[in-house]
Amino acid sequence: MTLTPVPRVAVVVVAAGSGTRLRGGAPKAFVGLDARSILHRSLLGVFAGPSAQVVVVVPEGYEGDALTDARDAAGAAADLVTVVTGGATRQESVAAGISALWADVDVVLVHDAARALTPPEVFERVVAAVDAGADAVIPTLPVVDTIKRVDDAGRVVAGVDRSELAAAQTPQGFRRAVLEAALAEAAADHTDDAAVVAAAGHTVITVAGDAAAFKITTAPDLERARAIVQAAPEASPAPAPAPAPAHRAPRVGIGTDVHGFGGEGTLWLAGLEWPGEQALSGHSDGDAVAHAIVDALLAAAGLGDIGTHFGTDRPEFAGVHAEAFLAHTLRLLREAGWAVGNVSVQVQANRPRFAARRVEAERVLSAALGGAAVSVSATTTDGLGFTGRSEGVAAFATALVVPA
Ligand SMILES: Nc1ccn([C@@H]2O[C@H](COP(=O)(O)OP(=O)(O)OP(=O)(O)O)[C@@H](O)[C@H]2O)c(=O)n1
Ligand SMILES: C[C@](O)(CO)[C@H](O)COP(=O)(O)O
Repeated sequence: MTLTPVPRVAVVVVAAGSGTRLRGGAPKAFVGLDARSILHRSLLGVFAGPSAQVVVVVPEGYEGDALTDARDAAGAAADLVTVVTGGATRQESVAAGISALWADVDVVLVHDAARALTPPEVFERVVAAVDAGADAVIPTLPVVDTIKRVDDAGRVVAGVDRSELAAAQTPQGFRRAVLEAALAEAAADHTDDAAVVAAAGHTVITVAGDAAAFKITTAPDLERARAIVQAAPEASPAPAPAPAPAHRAPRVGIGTDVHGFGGEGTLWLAGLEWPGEQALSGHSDGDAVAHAIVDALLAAAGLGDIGTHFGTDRPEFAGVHAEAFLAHTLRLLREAGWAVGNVSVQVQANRPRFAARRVEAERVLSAALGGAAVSVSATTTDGLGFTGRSEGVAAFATALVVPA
């Protein structure tokens, strides 16, 4: 079996904006462009570029739609897609996307879904410039209009020398460590990522942008994009070829885990922190729900169990939370040619009470598994057994994996 090499480039596609200037009746990325959404079209361009992990950042409630679009656009590369929920500002959405990067990624491109017609060559130019040693690279176009500085009353105050100006586009590319550190220390909200790293003291260089990479911001922009797509559908980037027919059947797996109360700090369970609740003890954070899921997935894929890959002899997993466990498990599955179908997990515990946070837990666990469906249920045991005596928590998971 030929395995897709693990990419060292990631593209974070920010698509969580509301599109107030477009007024398209839906968040901008989910407005129709041709038969599909603006996001779908953007992702066709992304997948036609260099091989990369693709993290799609979307508004809360649109994760499922985004996953459908992304899987369709990705074709055979569907296992490279992760969908996460964005934030109130573009910068927060970028930070949410960065938090989902795989460990091997060292070059990060941040791309606006709204720049739906960006040619793959722009992605290639940006990656090449980062590979050549730049900390930060942005595509730009020269400013063609005469530019004036005006006051609040609309009076011209001064002319501006346009030869000093450039219009910034996306994808903007960075060494991962540079962008992560700059976002972590950012004191202000910026409209692009280059400004975030420049504020942290880094040099940003430019490569040639492309007129086709214009941002769909207003209704006339959308009309222009629709006209371009309609006039030249054959110019559409081709999606990756469909995967070869699978010769392996889907497989199910089962996993259980138990942790006793008595750990230090706050409780972590099902990928969530539970302030005020007693912590579970364990080598990591004692998250029995996440560990049961890991066991179920590894069993389904025939890859052993949690002890095979996350034993107590692995110091890097001491104290880490569900996302790290699940992301690493996803990698192991992917490298073995499997994708996650779905996961169902039941937690048995008197506390914490899951009802109010069940959906939140499902969302966090699903995001950590690249958007795969995760169902969480919770029950008590009528006072029987160790969970009934509130001595600890048990979790039982089943998982379906399918050939990637
Ligand atoms: N909280 C936000 C805001 C913006 N974006 C993304 O950032 C890109 C550029 O932003 P912009 O064009 O300003 O999009 P919107 O914020 O959606 O538009 P508007 O400012 O008109 O509301 C878009 O792809 C948008 O989806 C995002 O992911 N999260
Ligand atoms: C990132 C960007 O697309 C670069 O031109 C831009 O800054 C997005 O934000 P804006 O507020 O729509 O300019």
